[in-house]
Amino acid sequence: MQAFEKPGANAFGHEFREYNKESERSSGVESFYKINHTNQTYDFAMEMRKKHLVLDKAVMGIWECCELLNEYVDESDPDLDEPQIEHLLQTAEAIRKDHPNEDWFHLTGLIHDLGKVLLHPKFGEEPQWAVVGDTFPLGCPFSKSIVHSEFFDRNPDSRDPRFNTGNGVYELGCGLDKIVMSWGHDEYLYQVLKRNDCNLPPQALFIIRYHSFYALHRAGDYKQFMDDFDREMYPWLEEFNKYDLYSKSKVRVDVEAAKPYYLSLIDKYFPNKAIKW
Ligand SMILES: O[C@H]1[C@H](O)[C@@H](O)[C@H](O)[C@@H](O)[C@H]1O
Ligand SMILES: [Fe+2]
Ligand SMILES: [Fe+2]
Repeated sequence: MQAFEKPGANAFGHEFREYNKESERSSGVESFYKINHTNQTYDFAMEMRKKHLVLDKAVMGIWECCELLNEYVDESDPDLDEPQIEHLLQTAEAIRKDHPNEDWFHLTGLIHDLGKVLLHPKFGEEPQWAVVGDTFPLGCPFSKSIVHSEFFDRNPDSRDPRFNTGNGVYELGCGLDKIVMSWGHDEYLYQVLKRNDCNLPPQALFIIRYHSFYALHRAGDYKQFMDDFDREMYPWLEEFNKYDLYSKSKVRVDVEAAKPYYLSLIDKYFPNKAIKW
């Protein structure tokens, strides 16, 4: 297989992640972040943890869950309007080209966005603003590097003295694990994997948990909260982002052709097929 090549432009002929330029998707994406930034508060994220981490919504295998994502297009994404199963396979296949021997990394690509099943009626039918989009820490000041940070004026936490100065409710170097992130598909899937039998290495879980945290892995903000474990894991997050972002394309993956390989990885890393969601 040849190496993965980062395309010169996204599928719409624009730069990737151009949030402030007019395009066919920009107004939808902007409305998405307006409502996301207004409603993602510390208390909201705590409520959602309570609601979803009981894992009483379904018992289902990994591939079944990939197939459920066939129905959904991510409204927060300026670079892709294909069903999410395409994005999962595009990411996994891109990783496979550059890291042929790291099969855990291929599987991480395949599953990283499975938390988006929260959109499905069986999983609570959460609105897009509570499932997709970039994530950011709550309980401390919002960084300017978060996309569409102008909308945080509407978020009550930005006027809450517990949260809006210094390090908020956190200690320096406390570790990202202590940080309450905005609620969405990343934290949900991370917690699902932690609470079920799964043999994926710690770097896979770290990638899944923080892959939408662009203010960290793109802008370098919030690093003051990292601890030694986070620093050890961090290079994998940057490596992963290359494939997650730049594999987005209109070229469809042949799902049926790819399926047997990924089923074999699921078998290897998920000894127990009945996963609680
Ligand atoms: O719009 C996208 C999408 O929702 C991704 O799944 C998420 O990981 C990204 O951070 C976000 O920019
Ligand atoms: Fe994602
Ligand atoms: Fe993704």
